[in-house]
Amino acid sequence: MIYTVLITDPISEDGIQPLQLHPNIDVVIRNDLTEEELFTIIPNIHALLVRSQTNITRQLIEKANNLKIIARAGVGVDNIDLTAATAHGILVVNAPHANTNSAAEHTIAMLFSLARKIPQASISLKQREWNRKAFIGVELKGKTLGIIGLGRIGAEVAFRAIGQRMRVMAYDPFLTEEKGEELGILPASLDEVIEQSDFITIHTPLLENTKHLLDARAFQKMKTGVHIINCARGGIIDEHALYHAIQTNKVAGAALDVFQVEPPFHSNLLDLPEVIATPHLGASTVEAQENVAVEVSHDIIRFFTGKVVQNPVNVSSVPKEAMNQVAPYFTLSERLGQFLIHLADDVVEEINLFYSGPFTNFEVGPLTRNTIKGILQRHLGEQVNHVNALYLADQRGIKINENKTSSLKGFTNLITIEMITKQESFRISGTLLDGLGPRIVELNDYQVDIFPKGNIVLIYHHDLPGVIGKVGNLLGNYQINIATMQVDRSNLGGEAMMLLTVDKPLNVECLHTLKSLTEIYNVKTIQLI
Ligand SMILES: NC(=O)c1ccc[n+]([C@@H]2O[C@H](COP(=O)([O-])OP(=O)(O)OC[C@H]3O[C@@H](n4cnc5c(N)ncnc54)[C@H](O)[C@@H]3O)[C@@H](O)[C@H]2O)c1
Ligand SMILES: O=C(O)CC[C@@H](O)C(=O)O
Repeated sequence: MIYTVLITDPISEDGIQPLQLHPNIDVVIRNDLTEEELFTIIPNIHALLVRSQTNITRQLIEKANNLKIIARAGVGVDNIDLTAATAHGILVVNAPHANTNSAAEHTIAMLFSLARKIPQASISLKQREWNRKAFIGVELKGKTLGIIGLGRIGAEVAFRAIGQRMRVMAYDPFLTEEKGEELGILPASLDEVIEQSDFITIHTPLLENTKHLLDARAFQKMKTGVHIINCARGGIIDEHALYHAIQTNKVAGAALDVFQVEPPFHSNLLDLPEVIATPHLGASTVEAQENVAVEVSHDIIRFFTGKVVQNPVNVSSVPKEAMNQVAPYFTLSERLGQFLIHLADDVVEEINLFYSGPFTNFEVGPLTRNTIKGILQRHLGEQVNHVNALYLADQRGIKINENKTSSLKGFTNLITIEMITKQESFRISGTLLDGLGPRIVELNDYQVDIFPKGNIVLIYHHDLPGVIGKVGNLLGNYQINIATMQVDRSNLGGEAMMLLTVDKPLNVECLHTLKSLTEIYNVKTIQLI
């Protein structure tokens, strides 16, 4: 059989040599395809190799009758509809490490360019101006660099900035004191990074919870004269808010490699002299392009020759014999993890999993991986899957202990997960109820019965008359319908917990008002998809 691999974005020719030399692979390079042409030829394609320009939508995937694998020559898979790919049984692979160095170097280039206004000075001189006063810069030495997202690229940037004798602080939900110490940086909260930095650089993925992470409110809190760098993803910064912050001299300069819409030809940020910009060049080096192309080419070959791929993004691997017994608990275990991570306000250090019931006669590892995936995905996004979840947790210093116990509490099978953070610990139990599906049955020693899906509001309050009515009225005022409500208390008049499922998420104002009620001392909102 000959497999056709279609390449739709500019890619290193040297990097795809392994594909071109393979006897069973036919490589078609078409960087010039219109969307219509791509839709016409996609039914005959077995593998698609892309960078970030090609949008692989659900509609395209639905037409791709023979497509078996999508390879992303780079890190971010946000141009690929992963859910649609998974639903159609199409494997997605990427090259998560191959362009780290180049992206970090580009960030450092941006840092220097901002500090010394090199692009602006260069443009001015080429216009035959000799204007030395206009381009007085600042030194990096002694300044604070705030890194938001200390993953692969963030850590490399930190390492280089320390070399420039900068003080480096970072916020990452998985950054421990020990890791900070090892890297020679200061772990901090998001607010501390925002408030104390002279330069702020972003290195998170674009996710639900990182969208507009730097918004008007964040800019307001920053030091006047701060510099901003984004070589991660457009959309993490609210571009309107950034424009305003530059216009009002809050932000002295911004270096942008990525934009909410690319190319950003309509963005007014490009009109500002304080903004320096590159057209998504973070990974555009000979080395990175060759590395990413080689890495994904080998994974395509591995896939078509029946070998295990190295960088899967959306696959799961479950031993056959465990499938029948444990597979029904997959969704439950992932949702328990998703639920728990919404409760954490600080760094997760340890996760203990307790399994009881007949399913413990089988391998429960797939359930553990699913739970960890649920926990990590909130901050790491779609890169986390069953295959790499434990590895990614281990990389972040999170200890994981799997236990089989006999504490069934009347259920057929029971999963209990304990998540320990630096300051607190949380515990959740879930089971499958005959005919009713997954249920959360215990939360931090409170007995509950909740279907783990949709919008959930967890309210910690004092056990006083009238609280339930106040909450109901308040949500009603915001047109939020309560689908279910459960209340439990530690003792009469003591601490109590209210768990609501609601038909739509609470907006910021509603949440704020809820938190300000005197009887309430904490509120968490949880969205389970
Ligand atoms: N400009 C380019 O050409 C280019 C090249 C490579 C990668 N990238 C992008 O750079 C980004 C980082 O890539 P990476 O390989 O370092 O990824 P990574 O997964 O190794 O690191 C991302 C880090 O962000 C952290 N994070 C998630 N949510 C956060 C939040 N709300 N606040 C703070 N930290 C949070 C995660 O815990 C993780 O440690 C990605 O968006 C990637 O797509 C851009
Ligand atoms: O393909 C590119 O050049 C972009 C790569 C980069 O954004 C990534 O996420 O790896």
